[in-house]
Amino acid sequence: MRTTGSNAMHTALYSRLLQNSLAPFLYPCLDSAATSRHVVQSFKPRRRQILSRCQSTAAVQEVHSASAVDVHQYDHLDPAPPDYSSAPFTDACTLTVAAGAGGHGCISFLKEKYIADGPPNGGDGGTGGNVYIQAVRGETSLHKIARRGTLRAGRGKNGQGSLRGGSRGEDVLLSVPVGTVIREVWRRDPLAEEFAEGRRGKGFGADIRRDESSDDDAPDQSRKWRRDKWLLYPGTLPKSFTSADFPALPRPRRSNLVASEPEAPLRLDLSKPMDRPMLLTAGAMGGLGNPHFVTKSIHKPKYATKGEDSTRIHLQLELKLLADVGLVGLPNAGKSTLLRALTNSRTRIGDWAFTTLAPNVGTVILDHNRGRPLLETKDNRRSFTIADIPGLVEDAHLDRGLGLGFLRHVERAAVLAFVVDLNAGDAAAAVKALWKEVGEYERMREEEVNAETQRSKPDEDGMVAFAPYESSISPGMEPEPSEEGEEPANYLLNPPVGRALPPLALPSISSKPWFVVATKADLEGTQENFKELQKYLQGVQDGKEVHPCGKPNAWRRSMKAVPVSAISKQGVDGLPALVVELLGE
Ligand SMILES: Nc1nc2c(ncn2[C@@H]2O[C@H](COP(=O)(O)OP(=O)(O)OP(=O)(O)O)[C@@H](O)[C@H]2O)c(=O)[nH]1
Ligand SMILES: [Mg+2]
Repeated sequence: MRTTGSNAMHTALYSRLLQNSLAPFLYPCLDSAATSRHVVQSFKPRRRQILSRCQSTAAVQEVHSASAVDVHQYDHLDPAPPDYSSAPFTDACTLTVAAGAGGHGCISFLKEKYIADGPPNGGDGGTGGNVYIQAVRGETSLHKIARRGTLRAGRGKNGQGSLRGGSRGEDVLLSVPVGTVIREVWRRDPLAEEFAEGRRGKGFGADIRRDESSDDDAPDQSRKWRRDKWLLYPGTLPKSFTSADFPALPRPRRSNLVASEPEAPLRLDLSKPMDRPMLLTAGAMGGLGNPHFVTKSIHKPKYATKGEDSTRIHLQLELKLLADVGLVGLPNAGKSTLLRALTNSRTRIGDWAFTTLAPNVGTVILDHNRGRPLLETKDNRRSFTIADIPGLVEDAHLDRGLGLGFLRHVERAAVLAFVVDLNAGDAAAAVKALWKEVGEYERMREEEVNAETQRSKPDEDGMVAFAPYESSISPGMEPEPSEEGEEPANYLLNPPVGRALPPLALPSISSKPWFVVATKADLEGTQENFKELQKYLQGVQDGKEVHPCGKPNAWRRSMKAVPVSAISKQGVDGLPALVVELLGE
């Protein structure tokens, strides 16, 4: 009798221990409830799994029945602080790209056994490296570029003796996220500047300014050659050169690749991933070695030319497309939890407003390249991105609660998902309030763009008329004319002042496809709220209700509301299919 009682007690203790420990997790066969769950999951046919993922929304009742799910089972959705990670995010920055300068030519003479004083054999300098650009999927922010300041390609190596040319400078590749718009602020092209100034001509002395040569009675020999262009044999004094043995400066040369450079001023809208890099600016040509200057009278020229200076372009980069889907919602609506439920993002979640202060972008993978893709898409898309945008508050369009900064990101998503909390009062009213802010912001932006367009005279491209040298400097900001003989302006310390670029014209927000994600559907008493929301959206679609943004031609083709319980990952499986459908609009 006693033994049976202690046995029963042991069994009860053991089962409690099992429940409280990790054992059922590690050994599902020990836990009857877990056993049935795991067995059902593992024997579910793959086709059914796929179907269930792609099914459209689960009904609210289904979500309710699932509210008994142990939310702590999904650690990813109820994370502890060590699980948080915040990726730095930048959506606009400036960058200077500099092609590689050319290497110098070489001054060298053949010297061998029995040939003590041979002919010139200096090689030419190598061409500088090129700067390429490529838009790639997988990058979501410009923060890495924003830190760089200047992106410089390698300089060509100098020429060497025995007619060995210098090797090419190293190319650099600028990888930007898909959806980046690149605009030129200013450009410094030393060769074009020289042509513009007419500094080079034919004949000796033409490589100094014409006005100087005309009124110079006793020309100083040392001023007739440009130090920045010529390289002299070591130990030779400029004085030892007479006008007779100094040739004209050769015409500046450009690399053949310049022909495939995009036209200046640069304006690139990289809205698609590029399968190969595109040339942004080509490296400068190297200098000429001394054999180039052999003439009938000068057999052993003791000079070579230096490499050309490279082009430098100051660019403004802006993300036109932040993500395919933007989660727009009031603070604490559950946007970050939804992002975690759909992706592997590790964004922070908290039961208070403004947990998220910068956009977090997550990626939903549709095709792991293992068998058939989960979803067939028109453009063979393998993934899409979702941006968790910080919460909007009332009067955000008046910049309340960091409003304008956050609304800026809404403008940069292709599809908008309005996230409303079913447990926080009227969901339809929440959608209207969110659209009011977004609509007001859109109106403000339109006015801003119109005002800018009226102020500046646009060219055919819709861009401000731009000439790289003179007009890139704002009126009244011209640098002081430099003293004669002074070194050219140091562009690193005193960069040219570019004209402020007009705001980027983005597609209107009200024309974007949108849908509503009703979260926290696991909580009691949210069913009625959801039904009201559905009724309201149906009214908007049928035209019985005014579009919440107030614009008559706003997008209202198919209004969908999806009830989800992000925290228990219920009802979210249908979202990728819906998003892919709207992205194809
Ligand atoms: N019951 C329930 N709670 C949820 C659900 N989704 C989110 N929550 C909780 O709601 C709170 C806020 O979630 P967040 O994801 O941080 O909300 P948010 O919209 O990102 O908030 P901000 O970043 O401040 O704008 C957290 O305590 C979540 O655990 C859900 O589906 N059901
Ligand atoms: Mg958040």
